[in-house]
Amino acid sequence: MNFTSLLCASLGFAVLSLAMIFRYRRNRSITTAICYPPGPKVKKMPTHDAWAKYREWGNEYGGLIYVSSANALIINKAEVAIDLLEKRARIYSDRAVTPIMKLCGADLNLALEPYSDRWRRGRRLFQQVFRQATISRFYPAQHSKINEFLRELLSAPDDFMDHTMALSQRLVYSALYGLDISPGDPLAQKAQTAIEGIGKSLLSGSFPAFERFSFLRFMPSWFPGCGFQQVAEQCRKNIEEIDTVPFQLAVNDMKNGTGTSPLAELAARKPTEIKAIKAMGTVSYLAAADTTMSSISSFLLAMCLHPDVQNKGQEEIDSVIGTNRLPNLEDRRSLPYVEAIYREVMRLHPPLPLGVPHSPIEDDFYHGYHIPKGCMVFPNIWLVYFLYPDVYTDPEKFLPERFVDSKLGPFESINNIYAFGFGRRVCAGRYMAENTVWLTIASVLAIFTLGKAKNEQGNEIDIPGEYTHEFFCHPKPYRSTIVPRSPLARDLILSTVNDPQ
Ligand code: HEM
Repeated sequence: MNFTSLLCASLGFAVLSLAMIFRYRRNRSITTAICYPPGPKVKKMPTHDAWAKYREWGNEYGGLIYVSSANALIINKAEVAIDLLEKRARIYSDRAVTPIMKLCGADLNLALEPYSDRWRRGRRLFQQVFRQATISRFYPAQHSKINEFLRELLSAPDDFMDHTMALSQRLVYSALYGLDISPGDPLAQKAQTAIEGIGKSLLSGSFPAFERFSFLRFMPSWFPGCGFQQVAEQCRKNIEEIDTVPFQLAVNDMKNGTGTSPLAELAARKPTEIKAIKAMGTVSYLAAADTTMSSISSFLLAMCLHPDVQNKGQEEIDSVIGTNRLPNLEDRRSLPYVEAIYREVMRLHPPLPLGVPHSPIEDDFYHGYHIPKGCMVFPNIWLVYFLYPDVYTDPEKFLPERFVDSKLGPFESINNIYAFGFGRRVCAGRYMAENTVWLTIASVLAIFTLGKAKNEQGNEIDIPGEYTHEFFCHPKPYRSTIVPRSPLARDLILSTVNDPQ
């Protein structure tokens, strides 16, 4: 090798080495530049009042928190939720279905199904029944079941919590399947156990042993830490049963000419979609019963605690529609204060304070933070309103006036009700849900006065106003009085007994 070739080879080697060093450094700087949003180092995620704990974390770490041990991203700010879950919906519309959710049968459910063609087909089918333009079909069932609820409050006011649950359950069966199923029915009870199991499976930290060691599913259920297996098996069996039994009853009713219903009619029109139609009925029940019950219960509690709000709502109803008839859904736009009460209930007491977790289908970057593909994204729905001090002064107080006085007024878009979630996975039954909750609020205000119960000495018994702490959140039992506002109000509700459905 002559001198020139040696020089060229040395130069070539030097350039190559420099290029490799440069590349290595660049890669290293990219790797070190990847940083996750800040967050606490915890072994187990909180399962009780998790949203309040996330608020504490928020004080330390801000609006976006990442908990690496649980691969969980917590969103504490509405604008971040909108940026990620709505503006980047293409990425953030998946669900992270965990092994425990699968064991519980939650993956059979549209609400938890991965973002896929199957989900799109299911959601389209859902829209056919639940979109805004078609939900007037549910009005008769809503009026009838809410009137039944009012009659029950009249005859057994102390059992108001049972009546509230019964209303939410009966309404789904009646509106979708045309069936009259009471909460005592084994079917309703199975559905309830399924809801509880799914709720647990969704809350990170409910089954800590299994969440860390998924091989435990191969161990017998008596093995320490394996109690989840029985819960999961029962849950799955119940889901399979509630999928089939009411659907078959509805189809038989239609065949025999004894009744008709949206699901039976859809099944007759789309015989190839029977599986998806059955699943739609099941998910409607699972998604509607506890959430609707929770919102109505929060309203009842708020009226006991805030008699001034109750008076104002009643005065508005009396002056706008009088005392000779019950409110109906066409009255909604003429009752702004009642609307504001509804909005305040949904703001302060979202039934699912952490929504249903979304999940990104790919790695993403937000304000310089790396968000890993597949993590669980929890929008802290309960907290997001608290961080707008200009719009929501005294956010922890129940103040419907905030909506009456706000720039947009009480009838602002349903999209601003974050209790229904975000983006492409936003609640698919929200138009029906809000009609039910609104009409119940207006009807109760028209007929009853709610207040604190009294003890033997005639003193008011305090209501602590406590809520349950899990995935579904609703008021804990308390004592109250519920009395008709006048003999006329009483007659009005009794006169509904023979109303056609
Ligand atoms: C007050 C009552 C209700 C509340 C507060 C509520 C709230 C929610 C929330 C927070 C989600 C998750 C949204 C997200 O992932 O961002 C959801 C999903 C869903 N809800 Fe509701 N819901 C209510 C009533 C209903 C009713 C009555 C139905 C049907 C009859 C229903 C059907 C669904 C379905 C199917 C989904 C899953 C959507 C999807 O993943 O594509 N919900 N709901």
